Amino acid sequence: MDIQNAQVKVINQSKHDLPNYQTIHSAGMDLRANLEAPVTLKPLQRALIPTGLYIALPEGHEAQIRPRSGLAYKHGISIVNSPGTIDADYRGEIKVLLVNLSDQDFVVEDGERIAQMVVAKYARVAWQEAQALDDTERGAGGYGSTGTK
Ligand SMILES: O=c1ccn([C@H]2C[C@H](O)[C@@H](COP(=O)(O)OP(=O)(O)OP(=O)(O)O)O2)c(=O)[nH]1
Ligand SMILES: [Mg+2]
Repeated sequence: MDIQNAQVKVINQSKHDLPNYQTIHSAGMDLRANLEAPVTLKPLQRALIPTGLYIALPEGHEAQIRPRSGLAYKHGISIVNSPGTIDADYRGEIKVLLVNLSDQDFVVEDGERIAQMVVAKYARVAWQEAQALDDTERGAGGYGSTGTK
């Protein structure tokens, strides 16, 4: 299936190359920390890590800032507001709100790949207020209503 590349303007004020896709069908591009000095995250500490990147997404697109599973598995590093949302009209620096969920200090180094960015299309809603909603098989069932096996 054809995957179309969205053209995205970017200003790179970081010391590092632009993010890229690591494999041909990667959904996300890894973002690198752009730091003057390493940042130490103590257990349960969080920090807003700059990337030095500024983007202008096309209308109808958002960028999601998601954790990297390797950092999560090996070091308990996640993102507090995961997935972070970069709006199409945001012109500030992309930053990543890392949190250390392990019981050991973690040092974020300059240039380290700390998160991944997935660009996605989204829909916006125009409300149609109603008195009733159409019936479905699920109805109001949720929170495990279909069982576990
Ligand atoms: O991980 C993130 C999340 C957001 N942003 C930037 C881009 C986004 O467009 C803007 C606002 O984000 P959001 O709407 O999630 O934050 P808010 O707390 O609602 O702030 P605002 O009132 O500015 O919308 O902050 C980041 O750089 N990194
Ligand atoms: Mg907001």
